[in-house]
Amino acid sequence: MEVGPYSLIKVIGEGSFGRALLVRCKKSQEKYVVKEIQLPKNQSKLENTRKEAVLLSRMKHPNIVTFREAFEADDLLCIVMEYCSGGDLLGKIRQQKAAQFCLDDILKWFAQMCAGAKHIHDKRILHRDLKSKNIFLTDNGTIKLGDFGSACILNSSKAYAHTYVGTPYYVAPEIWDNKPYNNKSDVWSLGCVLYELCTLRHPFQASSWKSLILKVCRGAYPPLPNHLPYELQYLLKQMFKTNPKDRPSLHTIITSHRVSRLLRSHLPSQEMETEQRGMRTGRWNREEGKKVADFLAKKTLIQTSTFEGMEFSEDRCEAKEPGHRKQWADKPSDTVLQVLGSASLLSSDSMASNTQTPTCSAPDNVSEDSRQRRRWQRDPPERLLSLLEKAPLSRAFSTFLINRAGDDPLVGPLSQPPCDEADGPEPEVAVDEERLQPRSDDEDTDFEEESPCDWIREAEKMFSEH
Ligand SMILES: Nc1ncnc2c1ncn2[C@@H]1O[C@H](COP(=O)(O)OP(=O)(O)OP(=O)(O)O)[C@@H](O)[C@H]1O
Repeated sequence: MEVGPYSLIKVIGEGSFGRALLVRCKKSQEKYVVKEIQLPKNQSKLENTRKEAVLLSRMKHPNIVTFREAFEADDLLCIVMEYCSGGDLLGKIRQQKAAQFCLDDILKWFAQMCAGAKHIHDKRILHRDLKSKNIFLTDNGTIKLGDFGSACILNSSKAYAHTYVGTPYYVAPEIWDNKPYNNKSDVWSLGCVLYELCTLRHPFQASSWKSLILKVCRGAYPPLPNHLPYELQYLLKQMFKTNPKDRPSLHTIITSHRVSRLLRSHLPSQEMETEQRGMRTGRWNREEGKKVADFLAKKTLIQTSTFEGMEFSEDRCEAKEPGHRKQWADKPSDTVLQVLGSASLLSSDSMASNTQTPTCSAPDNVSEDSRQRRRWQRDPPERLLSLLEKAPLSRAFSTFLINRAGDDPLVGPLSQPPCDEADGPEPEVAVDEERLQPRSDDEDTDFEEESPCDWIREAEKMFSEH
């Protein structure tokens, strides 16, 4: 069978977004993977989807699956990408049976996945489905992140009858809390993968939805075995902080975290340069500390809206208050001065050594947010549980979509029957190149998805319609 200028070798899988095909280029005889994504029927939304797909596909990094080309065949967008013959990390973990990975492999793989994910975050793009099944190995053992952007493509057009949720075993507590996805939610998911590499088990094992959600929302996981370095144990504790703001960013993990020292030799060269800059400030002497304090004294935190405008006018996606991104402005900050005044200037990651336990022990003046989470220590909301009861727990390792059309509202493959004729001109798409420009290294801020959807409300609506 022909797939554009490729011949089909086999269908290698069917994920939530469509089929993945292993193909061979007729000209070069090289193997590639083609991902089929259903295009929206609504013409006016088509352009958005193409734009988003091409934009996302153009990202280049040694630890991201390389994009080759995209073409359309009937109502399918076919994205042709590098074939990672080493398979995915989940397969690798399963092959191990009981034999643990050596520390060097764990650090090497983890460093590379952080580098790939940091590259995406630097461009203000969220992966939203990081899991060992979406992380691949090449034949020379290099890590490649795959499947990023599917969520953006899906959400880029309201013409799709789906709302994206994520893979339950890997989603961060804020997603269960129906809060917007943010860069630290990706950090949580990478924490799950790191834990899997260290123990060959998932950190949040459960026999019911309730137990899974409770464990995730408490950040309660069995400790790593003692033979692993303290830095990994410490890192995981931070990656599994229930409040996303307390989790380190990927930039911090790579440049100035206690674990950075262990990751250093495994990073691709471009990350090494950044990391070395970070390491130079890793241990401040008094003089450097004073310089930083003087610099920070001239700045203060202001909040700016990340929203340029809400695209979703239908009530299926509720417009929320604009997300906020923190930026430094030119005014003295009392908070910063106070923090610096009482901080030891020995280590730049001393701020991160928050020793709060993951279970909630909030003081009396806690915010509405954390009180909400405290209630979750006892029970996840009935509303959420009754929703999930309709899906078997065994599916919690798959990507969840809320599917408007199908009988099963929680998962629904988007794929269509195969199509033999796969020609057609390459779509001409104007790409917003500016969006791909990386931000500066020192802009280590949090950011959220731009059009958050109330997925719980969505699913409820669909159940009530069925
Ligand atoms: N670039 C690639 N190189 C090698 N194998 C790949 C590549 N991309 C995907 N695969 C494999 O193809 C199969 C299907 O992948 P796909 O991403 O479509 O869905 P999935 O990961 O199985 O499910 P989900 O939608 O829940 O993430 C998986 O076994 C995956 O390992």
